Amino acid sequence: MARTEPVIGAYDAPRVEAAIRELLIAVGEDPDREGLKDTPARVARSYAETFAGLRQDAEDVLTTTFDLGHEELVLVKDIEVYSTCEHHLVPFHGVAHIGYIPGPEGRITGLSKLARLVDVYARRPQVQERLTTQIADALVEFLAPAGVLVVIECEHLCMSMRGVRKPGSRTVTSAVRGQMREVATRAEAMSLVLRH
Ligand SMILES: Nc1nc2c(ncn2[C@@H]2O[C@H](COP(=O)(O)OP(=O)(O)OP(=O)(O)O)[C@@H](O)[C@H]2O)c(=O)[nH]1
Ligand SMILES: [Zn+2]
Repeated sequence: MARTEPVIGAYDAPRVEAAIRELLIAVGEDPDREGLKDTPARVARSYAETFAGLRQDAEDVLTTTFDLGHEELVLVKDIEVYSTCEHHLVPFHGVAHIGYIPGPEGRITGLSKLARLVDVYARRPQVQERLTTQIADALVEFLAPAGVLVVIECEHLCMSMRGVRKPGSRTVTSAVRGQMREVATRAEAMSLVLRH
């Protein structure tokens, strides 16, 4: 396979396909057997979606914002998260809870846009901590809110199916900005997040 400098952000499907074929050979498989012959092309199509966030940013989804004069907590719970652990390239999945308090000069966004924002950052090679802070920082930048709380709870398949093999353990990360740092506000938001 020809080696060239990486082009950050570009998606090179033929190169993914060639790399997957090579990977199959490297793990001891026959990439030409019936069940695998279409796999490199299939994985190339699949990775285009799995890593689509590399070619998107918050600006692409936080387009619809309104000025409603609402200055109380807005909390969207249990937004499904599917991401890929950047250490092992296996999935981690779970839920995100996103809360924000619109600021006096701030804007609110369509609720679906919060879920779209999660995907922008989840569809990349990631670690859960960075996913959490990127979502919080994007909301601060685009909505100028008084406060933001992002809590993510995920199971990492790199800890379940291999390695330490502890299925069922969940990792919880949070990022807190602005007024949401105040102890009472944060405690109230957390109690709403954790109530099932
Ligand atoms: N902080 C953090 N760690 C992660 C995340 N995803 C995976 N990891 C950890 O990344 C670490 C990588 O450790 P290494 O020792 O380099 O890799 P390894 O030998 O495969 O480690 P084991 O998973 O323990 O077998 C592991 O402890 C993983 O559990 C994440 O989102 N955040
Ligand atoms: Zn991992």
